[in-house]
Amino acid sequence: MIVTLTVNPSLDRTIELPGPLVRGAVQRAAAISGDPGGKGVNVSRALTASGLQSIAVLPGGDNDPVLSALRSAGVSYANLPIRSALRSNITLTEPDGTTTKINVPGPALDPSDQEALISLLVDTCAAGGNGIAASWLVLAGSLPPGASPDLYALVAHAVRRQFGDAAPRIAVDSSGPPLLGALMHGATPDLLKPNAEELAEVTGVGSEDELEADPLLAVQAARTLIARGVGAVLATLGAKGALLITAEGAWQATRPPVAARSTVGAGDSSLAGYLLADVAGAPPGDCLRQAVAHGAAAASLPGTTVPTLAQTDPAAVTVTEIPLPANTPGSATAQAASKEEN
Ligand SMILES: O=P(O)(O)OC[C@@]1(O)O[C@H](CO)[C@@H](O)[C@@H]1O
Repeated sequence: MIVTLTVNPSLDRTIELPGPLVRGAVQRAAAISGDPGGKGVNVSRALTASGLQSIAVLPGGDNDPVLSALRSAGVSYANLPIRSALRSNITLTEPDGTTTKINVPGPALDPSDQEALISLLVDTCAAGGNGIAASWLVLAGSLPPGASPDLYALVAHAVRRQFGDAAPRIAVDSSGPPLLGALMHGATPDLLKPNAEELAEVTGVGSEDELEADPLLAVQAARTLIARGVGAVLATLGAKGALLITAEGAWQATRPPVAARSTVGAGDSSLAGYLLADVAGAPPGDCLRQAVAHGAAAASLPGTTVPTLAQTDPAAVTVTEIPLPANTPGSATAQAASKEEN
């Protein structure tokens, strides 16, 4: 069972335009669709679509459209009722695949809501679905106004304090202050899922363009996180595919380009693909392969539609191991050597 936390969920409205977007004009849409969204919610939807039990933890009143949409989609959730309505985010898609997205801030969360959300999350990890404890906890997306930027670190500590060695592994997918905050107070997620921009931001190594152009530099950046105690880094590099970096090795995955209909939520499906493979016991390279296959399948579907496992094509993904110099910071050899030195 995998629990996700989405502190700032949204109703994702996707408007498909019949032609290019014209700024300042009145245009008629070809179609409009809506999905319950927010990064953790999307991960739960993708896991559920592939038959893995997942519970989405989120704020929101029982009658909020996001909660109603989750019920209609058959996705399990645990919600903390709050006074304000959740946000709606808007996506405009053009026939050539260009996507324009506008995300709004979301309703404020006060300190007591935040405390209550952490308690709800801990309870859900313990026995959310039929008494089954969570194997992974996914902390994903932005934080709404009022939430402390270190909320993900506070959650990680609360969960690890409660469950000790039996704590679920923790994956973080965020950006900006919440991503930096997830590493505060000595917190060490088991998995971080940055894109090139976020990887540059959180490590201070290179720029988005440099990391996208040079996977070896991206590996070097990710290694600095491994050296700080992060378990694994799943980095998406746009056209250069994706990387997985652990203390044991580094892998790169590429695949032929897909005709993208909407890339919104493709990263969330990638994370779901990784987790599906991981809980099935796959080795790291195959977890990365499934991540890329899931992301590509999601991009070929409209709006924030999530693919099922059967709609993905892992055989189309090429995975290669990247050899690492023995003294690379964060490598298993370097960590063993530093332990001996201590
Ligand atoms: O504003 P955030 O929390 O960073 O991102 C929210 C969001 O863009 O992320 C998902 C796609 O990854 C969408 O479902 C949702 O609208």
